[in-house]
Amino acid sequence: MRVDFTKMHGLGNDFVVLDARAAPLPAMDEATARAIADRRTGIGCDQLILLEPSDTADFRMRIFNHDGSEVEACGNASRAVALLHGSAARVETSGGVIAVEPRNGGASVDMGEPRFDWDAIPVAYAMDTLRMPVGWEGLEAPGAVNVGNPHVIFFVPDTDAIPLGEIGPEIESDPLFPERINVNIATIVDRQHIRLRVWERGAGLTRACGTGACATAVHAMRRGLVEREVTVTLPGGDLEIAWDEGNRIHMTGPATESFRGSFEWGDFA
Ligand SMILES: N[C@@H](CCC[C@H](N)C(=O)O)C(=O)O
Repeated sequence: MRVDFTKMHGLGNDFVVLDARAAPLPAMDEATARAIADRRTGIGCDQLILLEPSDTADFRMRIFNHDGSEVEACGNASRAVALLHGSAARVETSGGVIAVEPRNGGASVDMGEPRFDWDAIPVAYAMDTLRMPVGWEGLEAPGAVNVGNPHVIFFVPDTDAIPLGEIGPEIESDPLFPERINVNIATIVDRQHIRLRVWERGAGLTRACGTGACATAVHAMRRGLVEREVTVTLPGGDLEIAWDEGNRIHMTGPATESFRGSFEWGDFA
């Protein structure tokens, strides 16, 4: 079966988008997603995005990490999908329903409400997620936020000085995090500006992580370190994040279509 795809990215966090809204595709599984995402033998991407019909929203977005694991949320892909859809839409994800709206060549996304309870992150046992009594090789007292998917956040004086490629996989797979975790290393520049690098669960170092920017901004706001609207600078560029009085997180930033193509489904199965 010949299948069309769209290659897209948000600040260099790249996606293969398959659209099964009008006509169904063969069932997606972990091995097929991993094969499509492979950068040497597949098309190559950080996340595979599968659009399907939805009973509760305008359409459904399923998200598969580079390693094939299916996950709940992806901020940068939400903006890419808004661009592809071309108008405002409510999108069902397994992390909740989000609202997307194309804006200035990118999109604005209502990412929903953050969760802070230890069992909503989740972590393995009860603890305060604002200042967790844990540490890894000099990285101490992180916070944790679930913004549809799980994030742990460390504030450091210089995010570039942390060997995230080495410590990221160790923290991602620590037994403290039963569903693994996205690892955010952030520096507060001033009350309107955060610098951030992310080791993504199931994808490794990416140029940007939208949910990581949301989780880090909300955590910094909870700690009183920044205002309720901030710019988060990632290696791939800037995102604007706001946490409103109604407890909803808003993310605004660019999205880009790179190219379109097609492939034979069996080639990757
Ligand atoms: N790149 C994404 C996040 C993708 C999912 C994440 N790796 C997870 O496993 O939760 C973003 O822009 O948010």
